[in-house]
Amino acid sequence: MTGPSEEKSGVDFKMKTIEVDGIKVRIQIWDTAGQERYQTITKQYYRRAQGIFLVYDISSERSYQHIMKWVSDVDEYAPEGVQKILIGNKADEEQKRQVGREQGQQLAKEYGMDFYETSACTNLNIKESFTRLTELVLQAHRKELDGLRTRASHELALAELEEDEGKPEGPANSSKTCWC
Ligand SMILES: Nc1nc2c(ncn2[C@@H]2O[C@H](COP(=O)(O)OP(=O)(O)OP(=O)(O)O)[C@@H](O)[C@H]2O)c(=O)[nH]1
Repeated sequence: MTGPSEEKSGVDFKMKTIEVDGIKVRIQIWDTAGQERYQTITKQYYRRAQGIFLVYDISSERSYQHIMKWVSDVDEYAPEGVQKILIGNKADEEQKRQVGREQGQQLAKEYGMDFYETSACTNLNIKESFTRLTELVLQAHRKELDGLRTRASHELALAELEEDEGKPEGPANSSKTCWC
C-alpha cells in the first residue's frame, strides 16, 4: 500500500528485523509496482535481490496468469541463486475468489517454489512467509559460504603441498643451503 511519493517511482522501501532460528536478521523490503509503466525501473531492483515474492491476487484470475511473466522477468534480471516464493494474497476475500488454492499450489510446484495464501488485512501468513523467505536466503548463503570455505581449504592444502614439494629434503640438502 503506497503513499504519493512512492507512487512516482514505483518502488516502496521498508526495513524490518525478524528472528529466524533465534538469530535476528535485518531485512530490506523493496515493494515494486506491478504496472507496465514502471517496469524499466522496477526490473533494475531485481538485480540485487536475494529473495523474491511473486504475488497474485486470489480474487483475480488475470493476476494469477501474470505470474508466468513475472517468473520469466525474474529469471532474466535477478541473480541466479535468488530465492522465490509464490503468494496468493487477499485470502480474506473468499467470496470473490477466482483462483483456487490448488492452482496456486500447482503453479508453485511447477516452478519449485514454496506457496502461501496470505492476507494483508487479517495478517494471515504474513510473518510465516517473510520468515520462510529469509530462511531460504540464509540457507542459500550458508551453502555458498560452505562451498567457498571448502574450495579455499582445498587450495590452501594444495599450496602447502606444492610448497613442501619445492623444499629441499633432509639434512644433506639443508646443509647445502646453509650460510656458514
Ligand atoms: N481485502 C484485501 N485487500 C488487500 C489486501 N492487500 C492489499 N489489498 C488492497 O488491494 C489494493 C491494492 O493494494 P496495493 O498494496 O497497492 O497493491 P500492489 O500490489 O502494490 O499494487 P501495484 O502497485 O499495482 O503493484 C488496495 O486497495 C489494498 O487495500 C488483502 O490482503 N486483502
